[in-house]
Amino acid sequence: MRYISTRGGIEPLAFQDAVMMGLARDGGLLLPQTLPTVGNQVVQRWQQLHYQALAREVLSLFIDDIPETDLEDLIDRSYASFAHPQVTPITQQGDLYILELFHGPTLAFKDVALQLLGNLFEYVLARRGGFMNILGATSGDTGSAAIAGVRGKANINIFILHPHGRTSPVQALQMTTVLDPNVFNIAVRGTFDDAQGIVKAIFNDLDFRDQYQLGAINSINWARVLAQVVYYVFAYCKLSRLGMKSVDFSVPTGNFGDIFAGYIARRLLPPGCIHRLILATNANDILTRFVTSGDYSCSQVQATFSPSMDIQVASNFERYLYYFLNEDGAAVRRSMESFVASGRLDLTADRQRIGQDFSSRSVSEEETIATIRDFYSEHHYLLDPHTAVGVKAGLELRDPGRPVVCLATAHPAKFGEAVSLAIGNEPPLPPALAELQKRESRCVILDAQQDTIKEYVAANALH
Ligand SMILES: N[C@@H](CCOP(=O)(O)O)C(=O)O
Repeated sequence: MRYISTRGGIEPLAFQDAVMMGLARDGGLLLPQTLPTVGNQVVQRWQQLHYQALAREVLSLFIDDIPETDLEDLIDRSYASFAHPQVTPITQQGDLYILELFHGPTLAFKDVALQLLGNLFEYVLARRGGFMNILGATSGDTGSAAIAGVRGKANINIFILHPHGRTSPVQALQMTTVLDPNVFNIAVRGTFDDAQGIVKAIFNDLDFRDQYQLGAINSINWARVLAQVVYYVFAYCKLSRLGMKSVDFSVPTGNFGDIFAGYIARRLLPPGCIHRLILATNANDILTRFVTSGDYSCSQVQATFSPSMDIQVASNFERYLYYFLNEDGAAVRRSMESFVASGRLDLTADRQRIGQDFSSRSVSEEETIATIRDFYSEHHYLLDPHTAVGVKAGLELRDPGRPVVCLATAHPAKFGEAVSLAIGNEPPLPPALAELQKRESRCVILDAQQDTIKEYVAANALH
């Protein structure tokens, strides 16, 4: 399997090179040269597998430069830190299925991919030698999961930018209380979009990138998306084993990485297994406007109860656009350049095609809080605000008779304020979070300026 860029400007790469490259050197995103597919017999076999065994099968379809036993070891070590034996268990609440993705060390779905990515970086560096300085941006959950994946690892430093004061207090503490000498937290005076824009601009300075051997932990890194494909397949296999042959998934969406993993899973499985992906947004509804009208136009980032989704410019949208534009790298490049120049892409003429892959709804702040409250009183099951956005959209957009799996992307205790507004008290803190307030924390606050961030990275980087 070789990897190519959405913008068509690089020679095909092996998987390990793709992981180390992160963002393609032509400014695009990496994708497999061809997408594998499986038939019903394979699905029947997969129905019998536990999570790690299924991960081995799915990942092997996309990775051919890591020996089988090494891959098995990487997977087993990555999921040993999860608190649930099934890694991503699925529960039924009323007539909805909830795919719990928050049993990893930082209690969000990001752990599923970032535990594996941290181990992959270590694996490749151990064989090739050298060092890596990771540079990433977070609106809340990616940061702590990435830090948990590489803290204390040899030959790796990690620099994480988060928008100052715009994550939940628990999310900020999960990052800033990690005091390992290889961890650097930077709160930028700006939004997540500012932080992500700076990270991408720095990656596109190829001299700086090469000098400091920059590595990417955001979902611009293909390995992030790939690891997340597994839980869609896992959930589908579990439900199809119970006789449900066609399901929808409802996905709280910000940077488009998680739902894009669902899109890859949908193309991997036989047609119809994943019927449709329900793309759920908060008030930052650029992606909902794209799905419902073909209008992909940027507006101001709004702060909401679901801060991890407070994003306008969604990184992985470009990967979908690549398939949407019939795998034409030059057309993707033109479209992305035009988007950067004007803040808008007009795909209104193609609305119906988009609707074959996705349906979408934007969920207001009031609806988010009401959904947490109603779900709790009906099922005694507590949703975090991001999951509530997905549940609300799932309930509104589902087809009669077709099961909907809602992705539970984070533990409610990470978002005490929203939960307390909904049910009158904050959820009990799991042990991993209970001690955070008392710990020492470390973070610098910097302006959202590319040069300022570069100076800070250069001063603290491995070289
Ligand atoms: N929602 C994310 C934003 C970064 O997205 P990623 O999937 O590209 O890492 C977060 O919680 O940080």
